[in-house]
Amino acid sequence: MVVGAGPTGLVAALLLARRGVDVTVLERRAGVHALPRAVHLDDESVRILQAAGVSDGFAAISRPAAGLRLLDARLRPFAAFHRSSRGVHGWAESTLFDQPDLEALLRAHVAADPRITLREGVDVVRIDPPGGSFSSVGTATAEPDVAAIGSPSAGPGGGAAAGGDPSPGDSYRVRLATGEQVPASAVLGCDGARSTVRAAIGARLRALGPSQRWFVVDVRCATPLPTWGGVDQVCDPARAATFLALTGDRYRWEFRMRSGETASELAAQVPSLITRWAPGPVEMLRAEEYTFDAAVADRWSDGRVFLLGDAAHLTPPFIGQGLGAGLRDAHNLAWKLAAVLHDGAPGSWVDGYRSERAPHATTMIRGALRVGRAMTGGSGAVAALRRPLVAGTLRVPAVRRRAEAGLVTRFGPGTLVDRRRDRRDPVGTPCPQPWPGHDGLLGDGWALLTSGAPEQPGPEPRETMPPHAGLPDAGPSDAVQGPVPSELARRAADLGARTVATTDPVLLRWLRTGRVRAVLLRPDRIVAASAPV
Ligand SMILES: O=C(O)CCc1cccc(O)c1
Repeated sequence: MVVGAGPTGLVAALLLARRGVDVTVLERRAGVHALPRAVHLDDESVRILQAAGVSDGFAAISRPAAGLRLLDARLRPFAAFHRSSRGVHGWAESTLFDQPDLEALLRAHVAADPRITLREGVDVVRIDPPGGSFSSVGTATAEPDVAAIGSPSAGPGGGAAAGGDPSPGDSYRVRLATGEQVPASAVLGCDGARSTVRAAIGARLRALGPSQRWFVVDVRCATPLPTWGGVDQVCDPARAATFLALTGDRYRWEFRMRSGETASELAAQVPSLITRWAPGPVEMLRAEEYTFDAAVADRWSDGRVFLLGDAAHLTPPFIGQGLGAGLRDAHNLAWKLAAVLHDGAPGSWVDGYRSERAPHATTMIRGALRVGRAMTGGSGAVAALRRPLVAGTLRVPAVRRRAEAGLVTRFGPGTLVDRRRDRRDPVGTPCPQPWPGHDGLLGDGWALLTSGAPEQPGPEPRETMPPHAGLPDAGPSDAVQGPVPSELARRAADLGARTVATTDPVLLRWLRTGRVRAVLLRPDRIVAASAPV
């Protein structure tokens, strides 16, 4: 059972259904949500859309973006982070789109999937677990949970353990406002910032930074506006702003609201605020106040009830990672849950969901807060210093490479991650996807990837750098061929892994850099174990 039909809930439903699980999605509203929300995904997130079977459709409603620029108050760029058109996950490192288009696409795929039932206009009011109560009982209400931010609670590294360990046959009962009770073997709370499911399991959001009020303006403009193809952040403490061209003739601005300023005051100022970019006529699509929060839930699950997306974490938009975090949750959980519910895998497989996802989500939120502070913090004097300081720092090649590489997913040791101590070991990181669709060669399940060809060493273009970029290349003399150790081979066989001997130069180089001759890949393409050379 998925509660919430936003992109995270719909992608979770599609991923589960592809693994043979029947899913009901319950949604309070009817139809696609028209408010201004996510506009950006990175390459790892688009790879997840690929896993959900919607990447071709997504390509038709999105466009690759050039990157992120920082501008001063006079709109003069002083730093730029360029994004490649082919990242380590096989897709453009930065993609822009309009969320209602994405939701319409996902809904079309959901409607075509016989395993998924979408019920709209239904209100979940309560969840009864098989044992009678959750480990920390909460009341399911639609109160604005953000008000609870700042209350004392365990951090993302702490929190209560998942309560109980219901067997897959046990049933939760999801109670609707109508009195109807819907049985469910698991519940995925994808019901947003004011999550009813979060309240039901007694979890709370913990603030990582202050809320900020912004004013979001979406327009259509018949005359193309001049843009560099990426996102512009105006680092002006007096009126911080974001500007980007979405797709087609659609553009977005976000303006930070000053203390005491009202949405209607800002609405009246829109023409003068956007005239520096759009001097001619525009068609106004939306102009709304939006509060950005930075928070993470103290608990992410209880038994087989899980929190995903905004129900588990709220990310300020400054690095475009909010929706991607929700998709990562769905991808991390769906294959494990399907294995437990459908294929008889041990219940412990889902235990690592929070420990794998929470540190990553928290780091992203802190990164967004840092960029937000760079855009909006300080006085005029600080803003004047920011320009030479940031530009100078980014001239150091190692700093620039690090800033442009973004956050690399790297899970610690756990039930499904056999981390060794070698820093180069790719275990816990995603296997690169050399080109869109390559994951299909590995199948939907576990895979044992080995070297299938003599290596072709040589310089690689930037877009084929491995995800742990920055580590020195092991060099062409390090052989990655050889027999797969029997223990790894046995584990792979037990898991029904497909063996793939790759001849792809990107993957061969990645194996070589990690000093491994075989890797066991989880269905989400994270390296679970490796055989060192
Ligand atoms: O990091 C990038 O390349 C873009 C980040 C981004 C995307 C969308 C909105 C935003 O404020 C930042």
